[in-house]
Amino acid sequence: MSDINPVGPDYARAEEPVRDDAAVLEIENLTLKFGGLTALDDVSFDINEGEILGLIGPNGAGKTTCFNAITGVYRPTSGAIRFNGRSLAGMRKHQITKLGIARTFQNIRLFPTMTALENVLVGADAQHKTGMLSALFRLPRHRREEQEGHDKAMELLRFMGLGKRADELAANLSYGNQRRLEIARAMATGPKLICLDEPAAGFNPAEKVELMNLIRKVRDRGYTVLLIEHDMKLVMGVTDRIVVLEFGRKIAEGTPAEIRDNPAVIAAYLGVDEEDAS
Ligand SMILES: Nc1ncnc2c1ncn2[C@@H]1O[C@H](COP(=O)(O)OP(=O)(O)OP(=O)(O)O)[C@@H](O)[C@H]1O
Repeated sequence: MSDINPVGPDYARAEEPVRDDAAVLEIENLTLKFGGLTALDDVSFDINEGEILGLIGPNGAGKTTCFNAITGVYRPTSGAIRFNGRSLAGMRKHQITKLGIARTFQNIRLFPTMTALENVLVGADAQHKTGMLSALFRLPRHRREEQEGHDKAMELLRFMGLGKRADELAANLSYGNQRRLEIARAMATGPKLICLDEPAAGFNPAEKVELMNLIRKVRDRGYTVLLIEHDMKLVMGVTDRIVVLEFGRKIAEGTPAEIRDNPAVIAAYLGVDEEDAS
């Protein structure tokens, strides 16, 4: 993807000094172009530690592109993204995962022929410290790490209500359980920030309520959460703050109550002029 979006000259440099007074994630004047199409246009917002921040907007507003920029799939055309005060410029996906940002996808991306447990262990692998030789000779340190990884993966599966499904193939899990497994796998990478891309897609109302409680539990475990979600009831019910995008631009930011009454947001969703919506 880097050839589509080469790092622009004004994109902040990775060697920029690390600041310690920063929000968990800072998005600053982020612009991302696909050829002639500006998918993100000068977008800025912060995510604070322990916060559940909702990123909403009509179809094509740029939400997933924003996730892709944060997680190193796309390189911004200009602007900066900082995680714990450190610029992510030029970093690859796995480096960003290792730094502490995990994500789930709009379309479930599990390994279908692996068990639920194995899927979570793949996530945990991102954290392993022992090298290839240690793994090859099964040195004690490696074995210990393997056992710890297994215990942690089981604990995460239980946390997500999947403890009894550990040995089932991912492909055989119900749709709802596959979505939960995706979150467990993301958590296994040991992130500080977890980005959920439409985790409630395809859920019925009861499952959505359950998911809302689960997202709160995830936050209560110490994770910061960035959530893309179309279901307004869920977004309004679970987030602390919301950022609204439309045609790649940030049109509003505030608490759920502020966003609910914001004329620009109402207009964006109803497809009417702002004046008519107010
Ligand atoms: N790889 C790509 N190449 C070209 N255009 C792209 C690419 N990815 C996204 N876009 C375009 O960028 C714009 C923003 O898309 P994006 O998927 O980020 O929106 P979204 O807010 O996540 O939408 P949705 O709610 O439908 O998922 C759209 O016009 C989309 O067609």
